[in-house]
Amino acid sequence: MSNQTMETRYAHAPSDIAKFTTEELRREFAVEKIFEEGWIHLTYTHNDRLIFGGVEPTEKPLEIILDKVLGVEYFLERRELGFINIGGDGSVEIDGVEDEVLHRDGYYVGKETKHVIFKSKDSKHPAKFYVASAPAHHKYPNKKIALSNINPLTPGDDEHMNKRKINQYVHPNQVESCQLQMGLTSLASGSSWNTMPCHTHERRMEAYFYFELPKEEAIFHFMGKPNETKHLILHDDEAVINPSWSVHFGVATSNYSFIWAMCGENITYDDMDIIPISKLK
Ligand SMILES: O=C(O)C(=O)C[C@H](O)C(=O)CO
Ligand SMILES: [Zn+2]
Repeated sequence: MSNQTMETRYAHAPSDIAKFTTEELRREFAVEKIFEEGWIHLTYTHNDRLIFGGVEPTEKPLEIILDKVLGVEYFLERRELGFINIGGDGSVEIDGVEDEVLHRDGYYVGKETKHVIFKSKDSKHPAKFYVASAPAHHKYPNKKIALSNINPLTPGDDEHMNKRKINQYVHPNQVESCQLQMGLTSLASGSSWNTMPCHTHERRMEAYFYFELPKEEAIFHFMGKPNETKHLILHDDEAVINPSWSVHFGVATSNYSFIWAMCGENITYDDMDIIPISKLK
């Protein structure tokens, strides 16, 4: 059995969070523990049943074991999985077939895959696999997604401090998936606003995982209905759950990167309701 934890987070209505204290808001939406050497840390949100977290193998390979808790025989019996390696070079063994997963490589693993075993090449500089899994009803082929094959979106500019590259990994440009979408956005030096102008997408929930933020810096992540926003202060290697009705955007005291993963009704990345900045409260 792997060293593995999984925490459950339940779903909320906008009115539920109106009077939440900072502590209550963090308990429900912030996820502080993602990566730890030799461990798998997962969060199961009841928002569209996304499971996300970090897998950081050192000497011993790690495999996500989830069966009874999902009411199935094995983790991907009725699910699909995406992951991106943000650590040292590693590899993955998928039903007995091994493939290199270098720094910044991503992967899509389809439904009905029985074993996905994560490995690091150098235990002193472990691979860090950020994983996201959504319920799936069709088996699509497994595929490695190299960063070099992605043509990033490049929104924003220096004047608005929101210049960034959006790399779409699990996206119809790269792979077929049932409902999972996943990508990695990096802010340019001197830029710190992500996802601005911001949006909601009532059709999909989304989790953000912030990383490559210097340890002493902080990110101010905003959530809530556009006219009733609240913020959570996050640090490097921390994540946040954004319900479908919630905006999700942030600004930090430095530039940084984040991985977004979403699932719901469709796999149309652009299906967003953009909120004019003047309407935010
Ligand atoms: O910086 C951005 O803009 C993003 O990366 C936005 C996310 O991809 C997103 O929220 C997609 O719905
Ligand atoms: Zn979004």
